Order: sequence, then C-alpha cells, then structure tokens
Amino acid sequence: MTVTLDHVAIATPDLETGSAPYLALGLTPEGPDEEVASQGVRVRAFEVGETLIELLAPTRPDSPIAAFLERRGPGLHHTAYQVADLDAEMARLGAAGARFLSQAPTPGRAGTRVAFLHPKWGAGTLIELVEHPAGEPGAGTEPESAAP
Ligand SMILES: CC[C@H](C(=O)O)C(=O)SCCNC(=O)CCNC(=O)[C@H](O)C(C)(C)COP(=O)(O)OP(=O)(O)OC[C@H]1O[C@@H](n2cnc3c(N)ncnc32)[C@H](O)[C@@H]1OP(=O)(O)O
Ligand SMILES: [Co+2]
Repeated sequence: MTVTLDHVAIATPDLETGSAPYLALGLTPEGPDEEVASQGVRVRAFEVGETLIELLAPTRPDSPIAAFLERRGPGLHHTAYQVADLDAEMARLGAAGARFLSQAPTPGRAGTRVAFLHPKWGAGTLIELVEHPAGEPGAGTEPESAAP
C-alpha cells in the first residue's frame, strides 16, 4: 500500500500572520479559506507539489488549536496521510494497539473524513488520517481530466 502525505499542518494565531512565510516563498492559497466548525478552526491551504501546507487558526477559545497555541505557541501541529478506506485503517491500526482520539471519523477540510491518532502513539507527533477513496483526486492534485 503506498502511503501519501496529504498535508503538514501549522498552528497560527491568525491566517494572515501564518501565511507570510509561504507567500514569501512564492506559494499561493489553493482556494478560499474554509471554516470547520466541528474543529473550531479556519483553514488556509497552500499547494506544495502533491501535498499541502494547512494553516490552522482557532475560531473559538475551546478549539484544540487555541489550546495548542496557549501551551506550545505557533508552529508545526500535525502531519496527515491519505488512506483509501478510513474505517478499515482505523480497524486495522486499532487492532494493532493504535490510540485514536475519537472512535469514529470526524469532518475534515474540503468535506473529507478524518481521524487523529494520539501524539503519544505517534512518537511525539499528532498524526491524522484523511480518507481519499481510491480514484478520487488527493491533496494538491488537479482532479483527473476526463479522458479525451
Ligand atoms: C479542519 C480539519 C483539519 C483537517 O486536516 O481536515 C484539521 O487538521 S483540524 C486540527 C485541529 N484538531 C485537532 O487537533 C483534533 C485532535 N487533537 C486533539 O484532540 C488534542 O489537540 C490532543 C488530544 C492531541 C491534545 O489535547 P491537549 O493538549 O488538551 O491534551 P494534553 O495537554 O493532555 O496533551 C497530551 C500530550 O500530547 C501533547 N500534544 C498536544 N498536542 C500535540 C501536538 N499537536 N503534537 C504533539 N504533541 C502534542 C501534549 O504536549 C501532551 O504531552 P505531554 O508529554 O503529556 O506534555
Ligand atoms: Co489536518
């Protein structure tokens, strides 16, 4: 099974501040900012080749990003990998002892289904799995153009 990096997430107090280095590097947002209420975040994604930089700013005090910023300040927050079948991956990894932060997938950016693994399981890194069913375009890729 090939594992694909979906995005690298950065916690920032606000999207304008967080965007500065990526704009200076010549990156451009892949689309409009998105609010994901269930996570209490506003998201801005920059395409970098086949993957994304995902900027996350808190929209409310009880957002996990607000807690992260409070405790650790802005910077690297998590890495995310694409899986074709999230339910199957959660069952497989769960049976092998992996520690998920929720029993079921939760809504992610761009209508995806996502699940997070505890940072202790991730050897100190918060790891997210993002479902991209086989054949669907992944992060940072143009949807397959229809065959001529
Ligand atoms: C819009 C969706 C988007 C997408 O991709 O589609 C997103 O990615 S949304 C991202 C925001 N949502 C989340 O992060 C949800 C999952 N996160 C959580 O449930 C919490 O943030 C959690 C459990 C990872 C940490 O919560 P909290 O800090 O309240 O717990 P602790 O203080 O007990 O921390 C436990 C332990 O983990 C360390 N920690 C916390 N956050 C991170 C992190 N991002 N990376 C690495 N380590 C982290 C923390 O320091 C504690 O370690 P310890 O050694 O005990 O101090
Ligand atoms: Co993410």
